[in-house]
Amino acid sequence: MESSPVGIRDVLAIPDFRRLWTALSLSSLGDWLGLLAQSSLAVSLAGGGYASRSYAVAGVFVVRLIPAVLFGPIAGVAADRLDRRWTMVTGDSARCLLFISIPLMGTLWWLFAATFLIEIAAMFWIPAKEATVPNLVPPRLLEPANQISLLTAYGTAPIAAGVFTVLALITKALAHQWTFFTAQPVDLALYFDALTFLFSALTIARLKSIPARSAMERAAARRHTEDHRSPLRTLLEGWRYLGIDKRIRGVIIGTAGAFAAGGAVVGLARTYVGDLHGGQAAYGVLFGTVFLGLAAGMFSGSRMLPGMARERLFGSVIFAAGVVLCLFALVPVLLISVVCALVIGFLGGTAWIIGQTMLGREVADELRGRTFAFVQSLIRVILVLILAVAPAVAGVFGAHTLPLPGAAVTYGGAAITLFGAGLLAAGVGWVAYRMMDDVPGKSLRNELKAALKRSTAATSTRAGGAAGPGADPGPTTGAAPGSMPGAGTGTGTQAGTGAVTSASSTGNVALLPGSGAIERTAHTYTGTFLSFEGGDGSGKSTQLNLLADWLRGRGHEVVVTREPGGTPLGTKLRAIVLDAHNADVISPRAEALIYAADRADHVERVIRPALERGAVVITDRYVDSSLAYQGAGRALSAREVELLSHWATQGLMPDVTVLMDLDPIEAARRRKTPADRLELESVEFHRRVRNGYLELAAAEPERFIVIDAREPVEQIAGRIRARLEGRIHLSRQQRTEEAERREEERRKAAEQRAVQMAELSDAERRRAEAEAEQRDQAQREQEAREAARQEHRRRLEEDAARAERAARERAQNNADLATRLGQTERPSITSEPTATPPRATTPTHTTAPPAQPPASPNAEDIATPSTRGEWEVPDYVAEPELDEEPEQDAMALADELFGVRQQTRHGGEDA
Ligand SMILES: Nc1ncnc2c1ncn2[C@@H]1O[C@H](COP(=O)(O)OP(=O)(O)OP(=O)(O)O)[C@@H](O)[C@H]1O
Ligand SMILES: Cc1cn([C@H]2C[C@H](O)[C@@H](COP(=O)(O)O)O2)c(=O)[nH]c1=O
Repeated sequence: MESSPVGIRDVLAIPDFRRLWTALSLSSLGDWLGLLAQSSLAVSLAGGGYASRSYAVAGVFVVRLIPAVLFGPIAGVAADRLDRRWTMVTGDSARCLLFISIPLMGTLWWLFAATFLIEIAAMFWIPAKEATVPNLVPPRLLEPANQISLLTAYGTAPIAAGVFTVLALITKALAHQWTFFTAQPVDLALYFDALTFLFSALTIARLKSIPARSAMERAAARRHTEDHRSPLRTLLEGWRYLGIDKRIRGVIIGTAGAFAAGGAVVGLARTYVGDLHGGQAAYGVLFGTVFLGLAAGMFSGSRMLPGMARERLFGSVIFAAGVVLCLFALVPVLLISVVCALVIGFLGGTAWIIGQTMLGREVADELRGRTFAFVQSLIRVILVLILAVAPAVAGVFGAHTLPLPGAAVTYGGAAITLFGAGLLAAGVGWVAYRMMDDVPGKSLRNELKAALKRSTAATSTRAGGAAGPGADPGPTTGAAPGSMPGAGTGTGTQAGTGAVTSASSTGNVALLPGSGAIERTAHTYTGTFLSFEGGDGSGKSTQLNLLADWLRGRGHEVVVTREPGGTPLGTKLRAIVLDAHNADVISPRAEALIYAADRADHVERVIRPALERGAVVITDRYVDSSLAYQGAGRALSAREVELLSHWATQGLMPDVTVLMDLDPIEAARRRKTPADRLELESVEFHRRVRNGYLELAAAEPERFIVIDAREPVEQIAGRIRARLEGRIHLSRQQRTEEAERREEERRKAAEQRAVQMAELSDAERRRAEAEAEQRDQAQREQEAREAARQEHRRRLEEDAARAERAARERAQNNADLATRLGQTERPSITSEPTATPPRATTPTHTTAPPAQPPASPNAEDIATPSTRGEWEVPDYVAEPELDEEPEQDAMALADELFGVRQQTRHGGEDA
């Protein structure tokens, strides 16, 4: 699929699509303009008191929504069986005539009746348009075609608001000359609206390439539309799926609340503007501003505060929108209302995108469609209810005057109801926040501060360009005990840092407190690396095994392993380190080294080979255990612990880490075996460990999936599966099965077609055969392209993995050779552990600068952080030489080492 700007340009280059798009733009513009004009006219026609005006506006909205709720499926069925071009032309023509009729009739009841009929016409028009797009564009351009359609459908709202405002101003100017315009303030807008539909109808009428529907298509459409359910039924069925997951409930409740508040704003905005003595133009501006904010929120809101957990951001954003809505209602100044409307729109758009993304990401494939359908139905029903109720509430409240010191402020019923809607949104935001809070132990304020700090730092890093010497974070004050690397919170662990960021799932660099970059190796393997983390007894092994079974069932080679104890050496080390009799025998630093030794062996013998084979490796504990237990628990320097692990693993980090979060007391209750040396530690120790984990997770939300481990086993398993969707590479077997499945589907479709063909006339059959052949051909081409892309990617990954293996061997040879040559120069083992390691020149490699020759690669040296950059990630990663044998380099290497010795001598540090 091409969804880039290039894709959009390509799709607009298709003349027929361009025409359809023009028609869509005009129709959408007419739709939005109609909404504004109808609601404004309702106020003028209602006359009378406050309540009747409010009701008139709400009536317009309810009448607009009712056709979709009641007759959606019927219209869908009918639209599917009719000729699409003429359906659209008729729909647009009908809307044109109906809009003209509204000012001509000039009564409220006809306004409602016409609005109702206009909506019914729209319900025929929309499915016909959607079904037409694939007839006009090739499959590869369908996605950009849909994108641009969506953009047009919503993007015309602010334009409509602008047009409405201009027309209102023109009407006002003309009213000085002609009394007609004084009496009919929105007639101009309604006539203009009618024109947009007329032009749309004429454009579509000329679109001869929209095919008339074949008998077979009509039969297929009949079958398809028989499956349609009414929104009400979908809504009732949806309740069953709500039990799935607390966080999904959080998203749905948040969305419902946000729409309820939004519905109140839409339903009362016209009355509210009137209360503030604003006219049509002010209403247009307010309406357009909300949509501008909405579009901005949808576009860029989700990129706000990148380090903050989306689950927390969702509820917080709705809460904030509620607070701003209260402000909107409380300050009766139009200018402030417009600013508030912009902010509310922005926050609403942000919440909408986060919620939709979470539903897409978290709900398992088999439930996703129903969940989305449920949300859509829920939104419609809520909007109808709120639009019906809000004006009544406003009417009941009526206007009240608040005696404030200095001046009395009068609030209309609309303002009071909007204030209530703000409170509702804030309350719902709070509930959603609580339901979705993955990291309950961590304060929101700290997370917000850290996220703000991170995004500011990221901005300043971007502004400063590539990190040069000037951008170096500078000397560190040292990490506070227990503070997590990169977590960015706590007691000033980042003092002096200018660029603190967390590693992203694709990025390879994690910046540590007050340090330079710790390099992570590039993904040079084809497998997927997952780790499970959490306190003792939090349910890691249970979940890890369930996940492994599920992945195996999907054709993956899965390697389940653990730390400590994933290798023969590890088993021995595990026995020592966990032996309860050794309680006072092992000092914290020795403990850290034992775990690091176990990890080095584990990575070398088990994890890397499996990843290079393409397996999914799931390890029960990894580096984060050391950071949480030895770093936060034992209060060793988090940075030193990370460097140690980094050295042991050569920077290999998991693609995804599942953190099972559970209160240590609850975890201890679950224990069925005698406590080991670590489990015997105090509750305070285990609390520090838990907080340490949560800090790590907050610092790297892309890598971590935090799970509330209090929930039932099966529920957790489902959630983990849903959240891992799309993050595990396809196995070779899966690729083959996928191809076989597609072939089988094609075969079945061909059989089905043959049966249907037998029922058709000769001419219809020929046409249907030609259409089917075209479709098959397009699909085959698409699949072949996709397969070629995947194969290409796989080869690249395999090449890179091979290059890394060869280079590692070469590095080993370097080390052996250096030892044989008697190179004895060593850096001091006691070098400052928090000194800034060399900064990576690219995320994937570190090249030793000539001015800093490699020190002797002796085991003890390598343990020294300051030499890490020179020896640990050799220059092979920079320029992989795929087929070169390590032996071929021996002579060159000897020269190089000799050269190195020369340089060292010149540097005055001869051995
Ligand atoms: N969601 C759950 N609800 C209740 N009990 C659970 C749940 N998950 C696991 N358990 C039980 O809790 C105990 C510990 O589970 P498990 O061994 O999976 O945890 P663990 O994190 O791997 O422990 P350890 O760190 O000690 O290896 C087991 O008895 C298991 O049956
Ligand atoms: C890898 C690792 C582990 N630990 C601790 C954490 C646990 O208390 C035990 C391992 O026991 P489990 O039953 O396998 O969970 O070791 C640690 O302190 N540091 C580490 O790096």
